[in-house]
Amino acid sequence: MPTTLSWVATALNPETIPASLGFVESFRFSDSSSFVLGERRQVFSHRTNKGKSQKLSCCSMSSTSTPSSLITSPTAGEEKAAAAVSSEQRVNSVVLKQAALVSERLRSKANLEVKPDIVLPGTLSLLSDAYDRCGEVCAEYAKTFYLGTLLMTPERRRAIWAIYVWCRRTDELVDGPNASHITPTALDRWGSRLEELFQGRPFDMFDAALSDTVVKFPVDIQPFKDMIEGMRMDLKKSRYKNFDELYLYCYYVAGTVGLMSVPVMGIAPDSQATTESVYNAALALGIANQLTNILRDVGEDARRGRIYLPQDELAQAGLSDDDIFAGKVTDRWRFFMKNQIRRARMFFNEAEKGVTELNAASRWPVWASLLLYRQILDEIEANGYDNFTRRAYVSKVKKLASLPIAYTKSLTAPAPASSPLIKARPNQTR
Ligand SMILES: CC(C)=CCC/C(C)=C/CC/C(C)=C/CC/C(C)=C/[C@@H]1[C@@H](COP(=O)(O)OP(=O)(O)O)[C@]1(C)CC/C=C(\C)CC/C=C(\C)CCC=C(C)C
Repeated sequence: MPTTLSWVATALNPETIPASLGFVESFRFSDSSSFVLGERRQVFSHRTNKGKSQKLSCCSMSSTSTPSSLITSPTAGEEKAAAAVSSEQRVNSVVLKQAALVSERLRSKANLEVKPDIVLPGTLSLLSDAYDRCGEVCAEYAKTFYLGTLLMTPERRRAIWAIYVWCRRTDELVDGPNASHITPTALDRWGSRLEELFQGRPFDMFDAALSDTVVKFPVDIQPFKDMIEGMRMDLKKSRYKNFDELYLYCYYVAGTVGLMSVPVMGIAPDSQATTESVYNAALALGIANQLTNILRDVGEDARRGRIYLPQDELAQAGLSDDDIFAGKVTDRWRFFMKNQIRRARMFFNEAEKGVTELNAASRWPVWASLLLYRQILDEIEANGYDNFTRRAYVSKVKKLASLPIAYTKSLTAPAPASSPLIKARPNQTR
């Protein structure tokens, strides 16, 4: 086990966790079957002729889906209230909160430039060591991404590393070597530890780096809490009734990453897009990545008894859990997969619109990650939709070939004022 990995594993040992879319375009697939994905809604906030912001959102949700409460042990009253709210509406409230936090910081400070380190004897070097360790973990687990971060300013790069490490550790709780020992109580402790670090009381050096990051950048705690909620969901749920449920799960475990990262990566000063629309694009990239992950890992997940596919859509395609466990590529499966891939691509397309609005130095790694991840969908197709026995992967050659393409795309500056992403206050400083 690599050094950093064992460090993370030790830190994650349960014993050591301290008392551990408004156009709505309804569409039906042209196929004769009644496979209906439902509404297509787009993420971006457009200004109408009257200059009023109109919310367009993007997530295909089954028209037959019944939003349900996925909150831990809800009371009957909470359950009733939650049932009236779709996953997308819930997630949108987090986006609005994060965008409001950025605006609030803008009002209280002239801009979002990085605050100086608090100079206490020994603190700077400890902090610097803590960030370096985060960089090492990042370099070890996500080499290409790590290289991309090297293009960012040192402050932003360090902060992204700190967020990466926290996300990785959180994911390891349910996916790592100690996963079988992880209980909801351990997740509660991880959550308390998160609250502590947001209040300036980190538990270890990785937490210290994140604690410093959240002081320096307008990062809200909610996406972090929500990621823990996603892990909690993973512990107790192995089926998703419909896309609404799956969307919430994808938000929890991956959309949150987008919301955590944008305050650090920053929005280009000359961007005309609304803060909210950029956050929605970030959210879309996280959802797209996770949907892709799910489609790639169908066989692997089934072998663990897990099916992260909308049950109602499977049924509409004439498929059952048994078909997934049997792992046979049939016409029904190919049909089902084509539509799932189409939806994932819609989220990638929505995400694309926001990448250009990011700070110049942050665009390259984001374009790279978008292009690389999206190619997994192409590989699933190239494998004849056999994601039961074959793991779609992007070859090194294709990965390398994507980097200059990502770089060229990253040179495109934010769209001028005529863009559909016009922001409410064009002179806003970021
Ligand atoms: C620049 C950039 C890409 C920044 C993100 C950095 C960051 C903090 C990454 C954390 C990733 C992480 C460890 C998440 C934990 C949960 C998890 C495992 C999610 C899955 C990722 C893939 O992980 P994994 O390494 O297991 O994959 P492989 O199996 O090895 O293929 C996810 C599928 C989701 C990751 C989600 C993102 C990277 C969100 C990306 C969105 C942005 C960076 C916002 C971009 C902004 C705009 C405006 C589009």
